[in-house]
Amino acid sequence: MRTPAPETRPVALTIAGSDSGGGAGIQADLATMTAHGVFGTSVITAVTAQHTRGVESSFVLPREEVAAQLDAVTGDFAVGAAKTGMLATTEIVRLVADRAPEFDFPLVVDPVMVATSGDRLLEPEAEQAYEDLLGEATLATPNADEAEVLSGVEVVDADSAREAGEAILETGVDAVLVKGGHVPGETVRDRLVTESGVETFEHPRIGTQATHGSGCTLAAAIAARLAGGEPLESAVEDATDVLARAVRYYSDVGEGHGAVNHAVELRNAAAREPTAEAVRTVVADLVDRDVSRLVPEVGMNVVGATPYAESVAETAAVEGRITRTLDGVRPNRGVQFGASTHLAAVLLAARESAPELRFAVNCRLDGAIEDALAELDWTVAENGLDEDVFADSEAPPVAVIDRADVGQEATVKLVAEDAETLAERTLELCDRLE
Ligand SMILES: Cc1ncc(COP(=O)(O)O)c(N)n1
Repeated sequence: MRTPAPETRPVALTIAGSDSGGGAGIQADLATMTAHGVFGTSVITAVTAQHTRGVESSFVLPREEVAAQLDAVTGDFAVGAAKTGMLATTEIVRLVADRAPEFDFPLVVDPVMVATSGDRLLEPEAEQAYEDLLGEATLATPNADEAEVLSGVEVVDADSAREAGEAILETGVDAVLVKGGHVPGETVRDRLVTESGVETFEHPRIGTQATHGSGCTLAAAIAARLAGGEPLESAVEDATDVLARAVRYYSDVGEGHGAVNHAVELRNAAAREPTAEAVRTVVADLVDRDVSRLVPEVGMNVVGATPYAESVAETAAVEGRITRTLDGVRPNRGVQFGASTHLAAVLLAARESAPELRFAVNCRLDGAIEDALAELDWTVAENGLDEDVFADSEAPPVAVIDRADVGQEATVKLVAEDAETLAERTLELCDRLE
């Protein structure tokens, strides 16, 4: 017999409805908890027949069955934090409110009332019952509409969000995160209101309607982080960052708008090593072929972004760049994340409009190279001439010329969706020069 090697992880609990479509509810919560490295447990309040287009029907479980699940979980597991989602009825809101004083762990209340699709998930009478539950909670996470129902303050901007948050604090909840997703504007501002003040977390709005499951995922991410021992403010801030990425790289499933990507951080972490390895392969190809002719005075680099990269720290490149030697070219050190700043910034900027681009290399620019570029059947753009050369993401350019300022070296950057294509194109350009 082999010796088992068990691991102990923090335990989180979700008290919510089942979404057969997998984007929201219990399914979103458990996926998010798993992606955060915590063990997820659940108390199901209602079973919805749901997909990416809306809710077909909903069956609320008997109060006793909800209570039995709650007893089963809290009576056995060392729950580190819990969150509530769809509570469906006054009866269930009251049940959780009655049990909450016994909870020796933080409780996040997402006061789910209406789904993104417009379908009601809470009987209207139950809105009042939320007051008692909030009084027992650590954090409430209402969107603008829910904050208005709970506070009577219409949330239309950052000031009214703070006002609504302050009014909700009067229920006795420790903190209120008034979410900004439903407030129009290019920047989404989530405001965390506590007795000691207001903190604002900002993210650029993403041009998608695939936000199904966003509220569930955010509250579950906060609960998972609290279960892991993270303090409230940083748990909230980090969870809003996770959600921004989960929305940008949403799961394109179903015939509706899709759902948020619950596992995006996990996938991003898993993509790091293959990305670094792909950069190493390109570098090896460039060394084998001896691309000296293409190496700029400042040195050459090859950069690879994970499919979800948003920062330089999520791009891999050669530390110390690739430089010419007497008999060829050589990478100065190994491939590391965060090793490129300039080329990584160019790639990240391109990814704003063309997120499918993942690899780039910078090459020398001189007359012969420009002639070779013209001979190749590539779309070549010039930085500084067009507004955003990547804005037409139907056909993003293959090469971008940077004429550079006085005292700086002009270069051409090649970009590609995958490492093989980048290597092929770089070698093709090199071949043309002979
Ligand atoms: C079971 C269940 N719980 C919560 C939501 C809200 O999620 P969303 O507003 O993103 O549709 C939902 N649609 N279904």
